[in-house]
Amino acid sequence: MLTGFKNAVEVDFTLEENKKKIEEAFKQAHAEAGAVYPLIIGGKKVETEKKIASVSPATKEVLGYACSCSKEQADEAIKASYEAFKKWSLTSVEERVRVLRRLAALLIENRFIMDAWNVLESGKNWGEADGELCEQLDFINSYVMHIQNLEKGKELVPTDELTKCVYIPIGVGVAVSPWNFPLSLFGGMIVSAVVTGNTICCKPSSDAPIVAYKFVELCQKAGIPADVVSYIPGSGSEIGDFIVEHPLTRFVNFTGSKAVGCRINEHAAKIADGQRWIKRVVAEMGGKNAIIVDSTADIKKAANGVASSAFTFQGQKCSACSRAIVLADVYDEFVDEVVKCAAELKANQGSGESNATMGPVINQGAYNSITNYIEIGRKEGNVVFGGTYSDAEGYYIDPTVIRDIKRDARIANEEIFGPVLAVIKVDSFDEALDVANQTEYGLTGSVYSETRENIQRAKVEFQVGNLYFNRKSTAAVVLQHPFGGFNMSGTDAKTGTADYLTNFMNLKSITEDLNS
Ligand SMILES: NC(=O)c1ccc[n+]([C@@H]2O[C@H](COP(=O)([O-])OP(=O)(O)OC[C@H]3O[C@@H](n4cnc5c(N)ncnc54)[C@H](O)[C@@H]3O)[C@@H](O)[C@H]2O)c1
Ligand SMILES: N[C@@H](CCC=O)C(=O)O
Repeated sequence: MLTGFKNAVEVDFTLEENKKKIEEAFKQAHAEAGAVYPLIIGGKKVETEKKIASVSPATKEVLGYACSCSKEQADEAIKASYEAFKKWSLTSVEERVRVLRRLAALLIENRFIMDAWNVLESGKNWGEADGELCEQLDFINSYVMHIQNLEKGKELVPTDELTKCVYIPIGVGVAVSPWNFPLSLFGGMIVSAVVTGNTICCKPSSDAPIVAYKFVELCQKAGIPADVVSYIPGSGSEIGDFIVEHPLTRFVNFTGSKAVGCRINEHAAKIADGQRWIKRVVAEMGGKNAIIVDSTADIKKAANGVASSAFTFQGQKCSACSRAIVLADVYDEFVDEVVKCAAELKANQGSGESNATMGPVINQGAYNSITNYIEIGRKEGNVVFGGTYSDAEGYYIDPTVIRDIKRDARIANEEIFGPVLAVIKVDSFDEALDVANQTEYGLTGSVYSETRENIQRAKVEFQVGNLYFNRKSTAAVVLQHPFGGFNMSGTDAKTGTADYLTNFMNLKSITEDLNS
């Protein structure tokens, strides 16, 4: 039963008072520019010589410096979490719920400054940042609700023995998060661990360590004991394998690319000396998401949905559409419409801080990779919009539409993670489904159609974790559209659900013979 749960509501930034509040928050964040954010190891703040510069993708200015965790410090953090687990795992669900409710309240109190840091670090606009904050509130509130149900344990068949089957915490988790949802993906990993009675060492992405630090600070203020959540930013290549392979690590919660997710899965499977369990791995990875547009679709609506899915937040959502698969008889009309939508978005391009609809991509590496894909796409098809870019001030790439892409083209199969749309022509709905399912991924997908039969077929045959009809493929809402992918998109651990929490718990079956 989901009674008592309500999704959080986004701030209305058209209201002058809210606009003023976020502008004030930007001033506050800029006044902190250049600050150093220490590691937090077992509750202790630790400054390091080596630093990670958090750089604004919009302006290339340094926003601040996170300390960079070494292997020795990571070892200390995992050992401290192991000690903290002995106490936190015995804490009542009631107490865990109490501090997490307090955390939700603090997040609301600090919403504008958290939004501002998110905008500055990730390059998203105000609405996208506040939408993410709402998702984080929803994660907290949903996990709090689920744990109170899970606490009751499994319902069993009555016998003359005294029986129960209860969920118990499992140990120290390692959280490895990406930069694109630096609050809700990072924070969701923390909250799911804490609510289930586990402790967690979290390694945020080096591209957005400040939002993560601010969230850990709120966790402490809320009353989560300081040694329950350790904050250990660091380079994946330096400490990634180490924290995954550590014998005291009990589970790894990862979100990021396929390459890193697969590597983590492999390394977590090795049994280290002294390790006493099989590690659990939750890995949510990339996508090459498709939207099918059939001949009966409302083409204007489809073009709007595709453009929004492909270009908002610069195509840097794992759920973003990067393939439009369009039936031949509406292909030209669709391309014309999607180009109009792209032109409107381009006209409103600028920094996240200015609240432009489209902003910069995250860093030089992403810029180089995306623009390289644009050049590949130029050879594989015809660029009908965009294809232009500049990294003179920040990392700006125009929304790019490439038509006449064949199904085996590189840009039809590889994740680009940028504002580039490949438009593929097909002759039948059969072929559309076949092309949609041809990649190794299976995260999100959508179909625009007014034909019942096609909709019904796609419900069965389109193999993705999140399937939508006549709407965009992005913006899943907690407990309305449980989120997670199939195949190389991940382990399909649907965030926000009670099932998700059971990844981080054991079920203990306890039986007492009353006749002895
Ligand atoms: N499925 C989802 O829910 C979801 C959500 C958001 C992003 N993503 C995916 O994330 C990717 C973009 O994010 P990114 O660029 O931050 O991804 P990434 O895989 O490059 O990095 C993710 C995290 O892994 C760390 N890391 C790197 N090497 C490591 C190693 N050997 N061991 C342990 N950790 C290591 C990084 O430092 C970072 O914190 C895209 O592929 C996107 O589709 C997926
Ligand atoms: N859950 C988000 C995507 C998260 C990944 O980047 C969506 O549904 O758009």
